[in-house]
Amino acid sequence: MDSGASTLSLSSSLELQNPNSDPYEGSFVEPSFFQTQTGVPTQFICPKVDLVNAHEELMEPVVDLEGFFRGDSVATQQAATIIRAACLRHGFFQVINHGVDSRLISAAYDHMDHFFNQPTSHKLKARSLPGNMWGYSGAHAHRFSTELPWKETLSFGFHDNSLDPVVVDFFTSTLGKDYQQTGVVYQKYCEEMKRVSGVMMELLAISLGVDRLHYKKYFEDGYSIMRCNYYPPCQEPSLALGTGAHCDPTSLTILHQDQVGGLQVYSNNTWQTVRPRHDTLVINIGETFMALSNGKYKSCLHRATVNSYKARRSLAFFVNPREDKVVRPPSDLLGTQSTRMYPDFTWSDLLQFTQNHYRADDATLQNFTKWLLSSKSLI
Ligand SMILES: C=C1C[C@]23C[C@H]1CC[C@H]2[C@]1(C)CCC[C@@](C)(C(=O)O)[C@H]1[C@@H]3C(=O)O
Ligand SMILES: O=C(O)CCC(=O)C(=O)O
Ligand SMILES: [Fe+2]
Repeated sequence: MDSGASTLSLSSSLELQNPNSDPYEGSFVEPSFFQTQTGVPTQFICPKVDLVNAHEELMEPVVDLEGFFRGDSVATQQAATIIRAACLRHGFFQVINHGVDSRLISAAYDHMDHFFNQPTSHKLKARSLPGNMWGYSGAHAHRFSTELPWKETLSFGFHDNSLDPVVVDFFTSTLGKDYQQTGVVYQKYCEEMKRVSGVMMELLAISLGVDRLHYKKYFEDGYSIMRCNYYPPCQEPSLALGTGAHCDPTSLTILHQDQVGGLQVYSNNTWQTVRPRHDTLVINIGETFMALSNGKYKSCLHRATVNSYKARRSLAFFVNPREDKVVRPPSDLLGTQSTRMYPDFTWSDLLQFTQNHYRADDATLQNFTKWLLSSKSLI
């Protein structure tokens, strides 16, 4: 942790292990722990969690993309109108008829099951090393020491370049040639997510009344993050969370959840559950897009609960701009009203903040901008 830069007292500061040591050496949670435990160890307990009042189901129209793909301008405008209302309210909506082959989604889950059901020693071949977000993590125990998430994750990067199959390379280089097919499946899955993200960027631009291609072009050369989330059953699900309450620091998240259920969105001052639908992609606004919309669109506060009977899986694709691009709202959005809600920053700055100084929560952007301004004033 760069202590020189973290002069602020942050509400949710990172409790990092020594970044120079083996991330799993001496860490109190062995990833195999999920399969053997009968209770919830204190490191996982979320004391302030209110899981009781979260039975309400989020009711909202689902956005049908069929008309957009047909080039129907009325249907496209209707989709943009629904998206605008949802993003102003809570930064969350769902889409159907997105064109992603259901067999590809099933294959992504099958390969995920295969990996997470391997012995710990095998999964650790792909373990996430300090300062690097790619790889396998068991409860993020190598990074944090309290309110650990009841999950295992596998994360890797993606950029659009057919000459450079980064995802296939990630799998074969960390886990060996046996993972070639897994790499091919996830390479294709990420390409599809990138395609859907382009559609979303067009619809978001229309909904904000800016140049239709502005955001699509802005994100074209970005480096996205793909994460497979695996939530093992938990004997006391009221004590722990799969993923704690947070807003994604990234720009836009495209998530597919399996049929088990557990995703909740904070809306109308209450936690509301998002009923799983296998043909639906869940889209949420992240902190970086909130800044790109000059604070108009809300970044979505959400979390994932766990249950005692069945493992849950989700596939999250986080869209980002190229790391060095300046995050600034388009001029046609600012118009004559030039009051900026956030200072200029780069995705690289915000990513570094969440990886080295601050555990992403519901106030990441707010604390990041304070940190940015105070570190600039030190120069
Ligand atoms: C840039 C990122 C940080 C996190 C992974 C990506 C996008 C979402 C962030 C995260 C999921 C928000 C909740 C906390 C977190 C630690 C997690 O539970 O996984 C976050 C990710 C992270 O820092 O690894
Ligand atoms: O698993 C889910 O449904 C949500 C996961 C999530 O919020 C995340 O990975 O950022
Ligand atoms: Fe999230």
